[in-house]
Amino acid sequence: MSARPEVVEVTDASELVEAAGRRFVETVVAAQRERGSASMVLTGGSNGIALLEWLRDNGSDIDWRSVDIWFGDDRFVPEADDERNSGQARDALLAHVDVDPDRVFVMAPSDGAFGDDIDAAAADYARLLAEHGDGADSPAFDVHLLGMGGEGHINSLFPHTDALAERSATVVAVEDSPKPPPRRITLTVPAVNRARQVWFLVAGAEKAEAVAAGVGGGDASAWPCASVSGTEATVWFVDAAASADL
Ligand SMILES: O=C1O[C@H](COP(=O)(O)O)[C@@H](O)[C@H](O)[C@H]1O
Repeated sequence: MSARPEVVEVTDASELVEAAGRRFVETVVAAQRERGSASMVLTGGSNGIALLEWLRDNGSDIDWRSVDIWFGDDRFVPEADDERNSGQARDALLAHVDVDPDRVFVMAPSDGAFGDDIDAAAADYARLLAEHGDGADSPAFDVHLLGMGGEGHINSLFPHTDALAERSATVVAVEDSPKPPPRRITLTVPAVNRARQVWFLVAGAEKAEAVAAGVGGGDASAWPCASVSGTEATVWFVDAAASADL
């Protein structure tokens, strides 16, 4: 676990996206220089997708062919549903840069290879993570991006749920997400905590209490954001409104 989280405080959501975007490019370029490739976990949500749009226009220093793209969670709905995080990521970035399709790891939709069997779809993503884990059950991602809800949820890990409490599986199915749509697949706390760096992208006054709990190490079963950290760094990109309680 990394020590104290770093807090990058900016004025508003657009500055937040730019600050995280610049750091994203630097981190991928450095990883590619050191290890030949980079491994990034994308997130959905307003800032997560805005960051991808920023990278579409400003990410030309990245060798996109040498990036593994993972997803922290996705909605178990049909492939064409607008709610899919992976579909939003494709439209915002992945369809516009030279990624290797074999290195983009998407969670199965409800009309995909496993049909409506959400447990089989979650198990398949766990298998993929383990295949790329270099002997561990998931990769040591360079960066795991996270959005966050006002109640502190990250990925599809909500307060006081079995998915949040999971400490063995790297991926689980969620059947009753309090935020719609109810059926989701998500990386768990141990999988997130394999990341070298965990970055939170959070804007808005309604998230200030959760930011304070996450940065200050609040009760992890009540505040999912407080249960994860990077092995090398944990970075909170927050706007002025979200950081008001720090
Ligand atoms: O449900 C989800 O929400 C979070 C945060 O979304 P935001 O729009 O409030 O930033 C997101 O990070 C997560 O991936 C998603 O499935």
